[in-house]
Amino acid sequence: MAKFQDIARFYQRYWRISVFSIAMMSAFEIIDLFGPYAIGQILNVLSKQPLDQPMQQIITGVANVTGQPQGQMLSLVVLLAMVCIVSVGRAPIQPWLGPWFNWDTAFRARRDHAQKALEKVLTLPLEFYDENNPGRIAARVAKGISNHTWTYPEITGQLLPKVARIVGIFIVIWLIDWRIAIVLLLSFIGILSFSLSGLTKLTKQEEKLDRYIEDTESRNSEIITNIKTVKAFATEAQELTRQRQRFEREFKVVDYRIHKGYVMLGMYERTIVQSCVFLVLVFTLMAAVRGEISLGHFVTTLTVSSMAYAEVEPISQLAEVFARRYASMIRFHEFMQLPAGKDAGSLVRDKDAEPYQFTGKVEFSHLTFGYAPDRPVLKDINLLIEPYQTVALVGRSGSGKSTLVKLLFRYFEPNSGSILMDGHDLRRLDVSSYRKRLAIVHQEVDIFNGTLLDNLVYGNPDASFEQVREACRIAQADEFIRNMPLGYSTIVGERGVRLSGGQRQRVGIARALIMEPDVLIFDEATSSLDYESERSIQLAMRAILGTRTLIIIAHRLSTVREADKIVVLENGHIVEVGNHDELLNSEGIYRRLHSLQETGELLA
Ligand SMILES: Nc1ncnc2c1ncn2[C@@H]1O[C@H](COP(=O)(O)OP(=O)(O)OP(=O)(O)O)[C@@H](O)[C@H]1O
Repeated sequence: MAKFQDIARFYQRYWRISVFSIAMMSAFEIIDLFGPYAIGQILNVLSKQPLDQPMQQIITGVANVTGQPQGQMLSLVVLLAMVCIVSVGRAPIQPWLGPWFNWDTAFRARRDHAQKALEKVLTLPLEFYDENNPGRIAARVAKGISNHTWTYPEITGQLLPKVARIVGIFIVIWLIDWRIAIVLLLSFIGILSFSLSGLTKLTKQEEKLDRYIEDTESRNSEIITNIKTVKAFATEAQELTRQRQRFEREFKVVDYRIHKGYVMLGMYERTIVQSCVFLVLVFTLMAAVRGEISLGHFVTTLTVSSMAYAEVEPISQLAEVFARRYASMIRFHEFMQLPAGKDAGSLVRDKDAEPYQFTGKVEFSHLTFGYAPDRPVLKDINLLIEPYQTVALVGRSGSGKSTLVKLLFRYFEPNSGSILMDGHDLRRLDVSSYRKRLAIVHQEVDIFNGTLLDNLVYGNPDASFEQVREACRIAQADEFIRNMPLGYSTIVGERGVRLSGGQRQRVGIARALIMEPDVLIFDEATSSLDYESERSIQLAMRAILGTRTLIIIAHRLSTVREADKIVVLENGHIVEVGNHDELLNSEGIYRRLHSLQETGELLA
């Protein structure tokens, strides 16, 4: 559970510079008070009342040094000179000691935490991405980081220095008349505790609003991602109605609860502040009438106390903005505190580490696994895959074929049993170096925005162009790539040429081959392709047979005839193992599936 301290820790690395800039800004806020003080003293000079002792001593010192006679003129000149130094003199320095450091720190913290957030994204377990959609995650990270960035300069450059100014004012008034200072102190304690309790209640509403907004934005992002389905099913009106209800729900919370709450809070604050200003006027006037304070002190007290009360509104506005952002900042920290997945790869490339090299012998030994421990998806799997063998995994949808491959990639850990690569338990291998020896061609091949070449060498940037060409030739991709407008330099993906399903698949195969993996896995998806593309991909696969260990998740049995071993999964169990001919002769599930596909009937 994230806490307020986590927000402060966001800037921890820069605490020295923070303390320095806060101290400087606070000092400038306090120095500002010299203005009204000097005006009070000037009034005393003009009305021939005595000056405060320290002021008088300074003027006497100046008179002694310059040899000028002490009098009204010299006093006024000294006071004006002091006002000039603290107002004009500090003007060119202040922006460099305050605003520069405030924003510089905010930007540095933003850079650091954007990197940390990406590290988190890269190391969270795969389950997290099954449960949370990209829009929700991206919105949470972006909003959290930007709110931290805007908040820092407001707190260090405005809120804290303003509080320091109020403390300074309190001391000045205390020196003039302690009773008026007590009135000021009590009124401030009252106003601040009232505001704080109001803001705490509103923060709860802000949290609720933040959750609502996350839900809405997450659905918006789903609509954008799945826009083809939305249009095809003609559900635009339905989506709009659903989102409209959410917008209405957000509006009710933000307008009737939050906004109204802030306005009410502001109303009470303003009324209390004005009553206090009036009270201080009455007290100060009474003290002046009774002759307890000079005319100059009367003016100084009134001016600085008004300055103090004038800070209440900006301070509460800053607190309000902070409260509005608080929920999203806390949610960002909750995200950052999620535990990294056990499957997380290394984020630093160890150039000196000896890369792994396997023969490609894979052994599943008494492997049991379930996404929920009490519902096993794979049960007591025992399977030996020899180096360079081609093994096809077949079985009904949901029988556990993809799960077996996910375990081979170590995205999940087995509940019991183990997976051995060349006799090494996967759990004892470095996950990143191990995965570099595997490659997979998914049903949906992801294409990144960039050139075809960038996409092809994604897993092995050191590959030579000749290697790339060779892989593309095997994957039947070289020809269509060379026919593209700029060949291998054609931009594809988000802002480039779109690839057809078959072309993507072939790029995916070439990309996997360029990795020179010891084990290559096809999550075969030729069923969605036209005959010609399917044929090219089958040719590509045939060219790879026997060059390395090959595991094919087969949806169409026509592609697995040539496999050395066909493994039939049913409800998480291995029910048959053999080659095509053996399994056809054995009256089992494979034979049934095969004859259903041969006759074109649907699977039961
Ligand atoms: N991330 C997940 N969380 C929970 N259950 C899951 C998850 N992924 C898959 N399952 C469940 O595990 C079982 C096996 O799924 P798996 O994807 O391995 O089957 P499959 O044989 O590859 O199916 P298909 O041929 O349709 O791709 C299914 O019952 C599925 O609902």
